Amino acid sequence: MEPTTTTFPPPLVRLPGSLEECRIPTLPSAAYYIADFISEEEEKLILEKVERAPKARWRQLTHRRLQTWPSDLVRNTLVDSSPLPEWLEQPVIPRLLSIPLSKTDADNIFACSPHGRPNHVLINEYPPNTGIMPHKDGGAYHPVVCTVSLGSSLCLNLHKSKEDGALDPEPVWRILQEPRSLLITTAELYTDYLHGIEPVAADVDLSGETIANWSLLRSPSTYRDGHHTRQTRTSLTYRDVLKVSKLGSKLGSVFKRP
Ligand SMILES: O=C(O)CCC(=O)C(=O)O
Ligand SMILES: [Fe+2]
Repeated sequence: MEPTTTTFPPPLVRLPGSLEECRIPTLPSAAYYIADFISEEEEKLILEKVERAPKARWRQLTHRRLQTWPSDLVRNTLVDSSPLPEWLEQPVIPRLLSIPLSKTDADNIFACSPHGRPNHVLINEYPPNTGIMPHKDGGAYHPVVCTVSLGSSLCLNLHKSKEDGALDPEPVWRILQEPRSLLITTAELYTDYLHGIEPVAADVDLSGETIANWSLLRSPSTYRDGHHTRQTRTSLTYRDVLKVSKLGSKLGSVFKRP
């Protein structure tokens, strides 16, 4: 008889039974990291949609460009209450809402947010050597931030404000976000800390001692030598905007991008 060889395909999507299983252990309350949140095929499809969006959808900043869906915020208000396009809805949102908080709490992470789900997506594109200054996301959103990373890994840095309110330039923690991963930050991490991305060509000094989510990475062996050269990384940031214009899609159409 022929010997049978069994080959296992790499896992496509691996969701935890609950968020507490993927809580980043050393961080204050609370951040969660899911390495295999979307598949390579889903990643490819989303990146194609991002790339093919009409030119007017892109806002070009000095080093980075971004898209907002369904629209920009005007005075902290979402001016267009149209639904998100299908490619931002599926598969991310149902998957996100399907994960219970813990073994004993069946609520999902948006159970207490005003709309019970994210209603806004910001897409940021970071070629190598680009980043985002340390900042807080402010009062426009419910304090739950869900970031899907596509295309390349990079480090998100968390900073404390000093006593006098000035930024401490040395990050207190670093989170490595692999492509296809989901990072959720909430609560104290949202309100009390700043987050930013250094504008560098490579992330260095990567190890179990320096990276808060090292134990949750898909492939820590990729970073064995402590060095990762960046390629373009695109992020999708899902949030619930607290205020939505009552005029909904009517006013929205004035501000709406194509
Ligand atoms: O791209 C990221 O991961 C962070 C983006 C961000 O912090 C923001 O747009 O407020
Ligand atoms: Fe931010």
